[in-house]
Amino acid sequence: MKKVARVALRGDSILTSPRFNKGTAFTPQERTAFGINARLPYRVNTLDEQCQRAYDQLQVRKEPIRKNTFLHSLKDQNWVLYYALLSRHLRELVPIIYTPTQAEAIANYSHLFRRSEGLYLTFANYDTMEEDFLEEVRGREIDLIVCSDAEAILGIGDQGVGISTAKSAIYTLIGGIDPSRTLPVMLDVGTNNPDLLKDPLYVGWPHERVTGEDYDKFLDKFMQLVRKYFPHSLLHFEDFGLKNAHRLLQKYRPTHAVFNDDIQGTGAVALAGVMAAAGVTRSKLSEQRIIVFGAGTAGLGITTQLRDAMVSIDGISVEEANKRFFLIDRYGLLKESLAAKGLVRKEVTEYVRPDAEWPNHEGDVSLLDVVRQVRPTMLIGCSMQAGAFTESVVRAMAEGTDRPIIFPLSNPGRLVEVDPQDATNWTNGRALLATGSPFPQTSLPGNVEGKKKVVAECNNALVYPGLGFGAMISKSRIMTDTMIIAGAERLASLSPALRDPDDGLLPDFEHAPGVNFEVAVAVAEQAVEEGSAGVNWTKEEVRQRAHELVWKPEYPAYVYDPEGESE
Ligand SMILES: NC(=O)c1ccc[n+]([C@@H]2O[C@H](COP(=O)([O-])OP(=O)(O)OC[C@H]3O[C@@H](n4cnc5c(N)ncnc54)[C@H](O)[C@@H]3O)[C@@H](O)[C@H]2O)c1
Ligand SMILES: O=C(O)C[C@H](O)C(=O)O
Ligand SMILES: [Mg+2]
Repeated sequence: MKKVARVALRGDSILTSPRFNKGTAFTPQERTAFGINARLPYRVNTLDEQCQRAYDQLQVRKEPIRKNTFLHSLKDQNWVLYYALLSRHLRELVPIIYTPTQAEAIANYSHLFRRSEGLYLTFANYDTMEEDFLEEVRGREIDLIVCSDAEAILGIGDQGVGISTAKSAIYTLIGGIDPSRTLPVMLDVGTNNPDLLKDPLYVGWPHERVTGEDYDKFLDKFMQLVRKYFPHSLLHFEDFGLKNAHRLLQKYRPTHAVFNDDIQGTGAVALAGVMAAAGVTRSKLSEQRIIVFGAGTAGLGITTQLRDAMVSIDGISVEEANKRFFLIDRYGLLKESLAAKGLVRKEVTEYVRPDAEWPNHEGDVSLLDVVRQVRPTMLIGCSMQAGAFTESVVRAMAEGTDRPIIFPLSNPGRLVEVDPQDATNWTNGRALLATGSPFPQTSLPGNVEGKKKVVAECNNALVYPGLGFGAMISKSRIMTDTMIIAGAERLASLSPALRDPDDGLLPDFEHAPGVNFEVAVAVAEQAVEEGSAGVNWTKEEVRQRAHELVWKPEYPAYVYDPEGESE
C-alpha cells in the first residue's frame, strides 16, 4: 500500500523543499491541495519518466565533474528523484557522486559552490555554536551525523571544507537511511592549504588551522551538542588528519556511538577482501604474512581489524597475531631502531619489528627488502604514493607466493600504488587484486580469448552504510569491534570470487544496497547477541524490522495538514 505523508508546506515552500518536492509528479489532487496548480505544467509524470528525463539531461554533460554538479543540483531540488536516478544507474553514477569524481569536486568546492548543504560550524563562530546548531536541527529527529574537518580528504590532503555530504548521500543510497534523519556537518577549523588561503573565492574560514587546546575545545563543544540533542545518534568521523583521527575515536568512543570510517570502515572492507582472498587461496587469515605500506590512519585501521579477526576467528593470541604484520612508512619498515629515533607513532608501536630480524640492514629497510626477506602473501597500500609497488616489488612478491594478494587502496585512482593491469602482467595473472577506486577489468597480454579479471573495489562505502544502518536499527549505544567484524564476515561471505576466482573479491557496487542490507542484518544480530543493542529481537525480527526501516526513493501520497511535517 502506498505510504501517506501529512505535509504542512504549500505553494513555493513545497516546490522548493528537496525533501517534499515531486516536481511534475504531483498528482492533480495534490496540486490543488498544496496550491500549486498553476505552478506546474499540465502533464503529470511518473517517477520513471522523471528519471528518464534527468538521465537524458545528465548524458549531455560529458565530463564527470559536470555530471557531478548536475547531480548536486538535482539533489538540491528533489531527493526522491536524485536517489531514484542513482539507484537505477548505481554502477555508472556512484563514481560520479563519490570517489573518484567527488575528490575533484571537493578540490574545487569554492568555485563550484551553489547552495548551502548541511551544517557549517566554524571556529570563528565558536561562541554561537549552540544557537547555530539549533537553528538547523530544532524539531528534527536525527539518527546519523557525518562530520569532517577536511584535513585529510582522501589522498588529496587539506581542503578546508567538504566530504560530509558525499558520505552522507552514500548512507542513503546504499544503506537505506532516511536522508531527512541525517545531518552532514562541516567542522571548519581553518586550512593550511596555501592555495585555498590565497584564493579570494575560498568559501571556508580563511585562517590557518586551529590546533592544540583550541581545536580540542571546539571538538568538545560540538560533541556536547551531539550528546545533548541527539544522544542516540551515530556519529561518523571522516577524513580527519593523522594526528586527530585515532585520538578522537578513542576519546569519544566510551561516551557515544562514534565511528571513524577511515579507520574502522576501511578496516572492515579490507578484512572482507582479505577473507575472500584467503578463501580463494584456501588459507587461514592467521597463515598470512602481511605488509601494510603506509602506516597512517587507514594502515593502522586495516592492521588492527585484520589482527583482531585473526584473534577472534582463528583463536591465536594478540602477540602471535601482531607478528603476522610488517608495517612500512616513509622511513621504511617500522623496526626497533626507527622507534628509538622517535620515528614511529605510539599507536603502531605494538607492530614494531625486532632489529635482530634484519641483521643485514643497519639503516632503513625498504619495501623491496621486506618483500624479499618476508615473502609476503599480502601487500596492502594506503600510502598515497602512486606507483610505489614497482615492477621489482611485484615480481619479487610473485616469486615467493602462488597467488599474491595485492590491494593498492589509495584514492583517488591516480594515487594507486600499482595499476591493476601492471600487477596482472607482472604476476602473469596470478595476482588477486582490489583497489580503493573503480578500475577496469584486467586481461593478460596476448591472451585474446582469455577471460578478463574483475578488479574488486575495496572502498569503505561498500560496508559503512550497512554498519551504520545495523547499529541504528538495533538502537546500539556503541559500535563494537565485534559488530564490525560480524559485518565484514557477512560481506566476505558474499564474495563473487568464492564461486569464480576471476570474479571480484568483493561484490560489485551495482549490488551494494542488497549487500549492505545483509551487512546491517549481521551487525544488528551481533548487537542483539552481545547485548550492545537497545532491542531484544530474534533473528527473524531483525531481518523483518530492517526491511521495514529501509528508506526507498519513492513518492508517498501527500495530504495537506497545517500540523503536518515541514522540515
Ligand atoms: N579504499 C578505501 O576505502 C580507503 C579508506 C581510507 C583511506 N584510503 C586511502 O588511503 C590513503 C591514506 O589515507 P590515510 O587516511 O591513511 O592517510 P594518512 O595521512 O593518515 O596516512 C598515510 C601514511 O602514508 C605514509 N607515507 C607517506 N609517504 C610514504 C612513503 N613514501 N612510503 C610509505 N609510507 C608513506 C604517511 O607517513 C602516513 O603514515 C589515501 O589515499 C586514502 O584515500 C582508502
Ligand atoms: O572516500 C573514499 O573514497 C574512501 C576513503 O574514505 C578515503 O578517504 O579514501
Ligand atoms: Mg575517507
